[in-house]
Amino acid sequence: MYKIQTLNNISVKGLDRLPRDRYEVASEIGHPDAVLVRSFKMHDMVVPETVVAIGRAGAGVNNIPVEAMSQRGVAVFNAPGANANAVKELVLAGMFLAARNICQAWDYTRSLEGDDASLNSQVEAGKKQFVGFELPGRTLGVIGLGAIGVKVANAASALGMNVVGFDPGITVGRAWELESDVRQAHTVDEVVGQSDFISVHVPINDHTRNLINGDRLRMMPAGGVVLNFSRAGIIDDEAAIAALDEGHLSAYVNDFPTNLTRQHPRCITLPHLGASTREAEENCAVLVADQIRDYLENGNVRNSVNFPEVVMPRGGKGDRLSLVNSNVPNMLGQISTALASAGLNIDDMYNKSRGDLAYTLVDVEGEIPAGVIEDLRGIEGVLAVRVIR
Ligand SMILES: NC(=O)c1ccc[n+]([C@@H]2O[C@H](COP(=O)([O-])OP(=O)(O)OC[C@H]3O[C@@H](n4cnc5c(N)ncnc54)[C@H](O)[C@@H]3O)[C@@H](O)[C@H]2O)c1
Ligand SMILES: O=C(O)[C@H](O)COP(=O)(O)O
Repeated sequence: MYKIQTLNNISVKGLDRLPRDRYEVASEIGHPDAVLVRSFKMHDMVVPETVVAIGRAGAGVNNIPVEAMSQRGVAVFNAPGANANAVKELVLAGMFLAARNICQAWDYTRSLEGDDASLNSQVEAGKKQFVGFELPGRTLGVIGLGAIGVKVANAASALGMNVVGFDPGITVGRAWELESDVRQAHTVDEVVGQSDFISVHVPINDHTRNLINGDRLRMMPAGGVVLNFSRAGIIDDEAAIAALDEGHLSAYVNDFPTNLTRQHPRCITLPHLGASTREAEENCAVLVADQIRDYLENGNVRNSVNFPEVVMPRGGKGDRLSLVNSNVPNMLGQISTALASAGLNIDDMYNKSRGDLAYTLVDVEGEIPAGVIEDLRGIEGVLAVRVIR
């Protein structure tokens, strides 16, 4: 029986991928083999020693101590692209809310008092405060052209906007998905200098913290709108509020409210709603549950953020060895020597590295004795060993 600990609510559709006769799933469970999580901050918890895999039912993994898990040989998976459409739709909604002053106008309507005739005259007198502008012909700058950024760029292009994108690490696949009229920028400054709207779609890390700061906000044309549906800290909140107060920015839309932003009249903050649709929650949970199951039952690695992609079909009738080690010379030699010393013949083998880590699957003829597993664990540089029967 595999044991799975859930640290957030995970869609039932995803949990249904883990058959009850082989998986026990609970928020509190002793000796879990794997963890399923959404935004729960795992940095503050002690991850049980029994955990071999963590599945993030979403995109961002900044709530997971990925580096520490790598050093323990724990695989971390996410669900790339599975919530991208949900975020794209909310970004589009944010652009419309800002361009048409919808939040302020709605507040105004709700504040009115009187009978319907009086309301009508207040509506007609008051609406001029909320005159907005239209999107065609305006320029959107998209920073980060991954699963979400590409969808946002293409949707804006379909609305008649000029779109300029920046992503020095764009993959060939994402570049193929982009509409041909999305222009490429070579620097962030080039994007902000020409964009009426800026939307960031990058992970939070040391390169992206305060990516949009006061200097860059000042480079934007006056009346600009900035949107942050990625992570708190990518846009400097204080600088954005200052730019709103100076009248240089017209709106700041973001998914990560703080006490500084949430009451500001030109700041539209939402409670981290980007991925909160039924569809996205199901897509993420299903994808990540399938990946965790394949890792536990077959050792296969798909969509990991710290392990190399390793998928080896199950053909052999004997044990499968799953081994995580530091990416240093002579590991494979030592692994095969340990197996050969027990007279085990290797049926199939797959070894791949990623950065400082390497991952190996070995199918052997017969059963791997407990002593050999201990020998393998004793090899310097071996981080984790599992036998899958
Ligand atoms: N608000 C929400 O609910 C919500 C939902 C999903 C994702 N997110 C956030 O959005 C982020 C992006 O998600 P995604 O699915 O598009 O991820 P992704 O990995 O598909 O795309 C990220 C892109 O950013 C690019 N990038 C990285 N650093 C960059 C930099 N300094 N400048 C320009 N580009 C850079 C990468 O090359 C990559 O193409 C996630 O990391 C997460 O933090 C938020
Ligand atoms: O990175 C993500 O996928 C989002 O921030 C979604 O977070 P959530 O799963 O807590 O909604």
